[in-house]
Amino acid sequence: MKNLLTIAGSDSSGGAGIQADLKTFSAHGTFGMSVITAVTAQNTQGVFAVENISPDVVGAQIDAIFTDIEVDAVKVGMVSQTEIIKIIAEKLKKYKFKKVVIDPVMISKSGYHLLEPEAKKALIEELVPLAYVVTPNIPEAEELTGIKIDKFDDMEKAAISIKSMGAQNVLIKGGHLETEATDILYDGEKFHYLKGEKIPTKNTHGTGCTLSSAIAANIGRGLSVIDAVKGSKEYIIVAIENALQIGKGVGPTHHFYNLYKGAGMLDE
Ligand SMILES: Nc1ncnc2c1ncn2[C@@H]1O[C@H](COP(=O)(O)OP(=O)(O)O)[C@@H](O)[C@H]1O
Ligand SMILES: Cc1ncc(COP(=O)(O)O)c(N)n1
Repeated sequence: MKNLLTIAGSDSSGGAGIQADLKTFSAHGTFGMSVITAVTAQNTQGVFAVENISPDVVGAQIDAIFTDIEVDAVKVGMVSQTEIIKIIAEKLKKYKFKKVVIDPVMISKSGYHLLEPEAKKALIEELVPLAYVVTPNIPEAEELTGIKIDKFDDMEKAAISIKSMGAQNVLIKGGHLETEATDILYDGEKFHYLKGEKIPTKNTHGTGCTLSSAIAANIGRGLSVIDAVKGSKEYIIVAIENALQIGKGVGPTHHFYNLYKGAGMLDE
């Protein structure tokens, strides 16, 4: 059994954040653990309140896990504040942990600032350099780099810029493109295009969380970055195709163990 850790915010509606991550870990046949950075009051229509967990308690949760249990990969999601970012970076360095997937969550699909604007600097300086893989969507890549993204060429430029911040691999997600959902992985040498058709649905709550957790699970299971990302792309397509029409707004991705045939998981 591989042990996966998510460091992220709780989404009361279960579609994104910690809840999406744990479901994804289970669907990949791994054991999921969580360090909660914030509790959000959220549903398919919006985010209504956020209570950040104190940096001390975030740090204590990380210590509780790393002093007791072997961790195979970590995913970091919503981290609102500079002090929370700093303690996470400090602990990952303390435990010399390298297999870290960072999803630089900034603004929810409903428009709420999950990352406080003044914490962007800490995200760039403290967390991005620790990323084995960093997974910005297009607005996040624009925010991180200052590059306006209209076409693949711009996604490539942003990937180079984010790589220069210290991340080892950069995946720019194309879910916000108009006509297709093609993601680009940059490993410092090559651009790998992960082509995807745009599934006609409004129910995409939690897609980014799901994808980054799937990548972490696959890396924890020992896959190379490119195989981890390819398997996760297959997973997210199935999760979006089966997204649930629950609530009055943007419904969540759905997680199926038995539908997922990516990356040889079911052969084990
Ligand atoms: N409508 C869609 N059809 C197919 N794939 C999608 C769709 N929306 C998002 N994706 C995919 O879901 C993953 C998450 O991307 P994205 O939605 O851009 O992230 P975020 O949730 O961080 O905004 C990417 O692999 C992206 O290509
Ligand atoms: C607690 C939490 N974390 C992350 C997201 C981003 O969600 P998405 O994956 O849809 O961009 C969210 N809405 N809530």
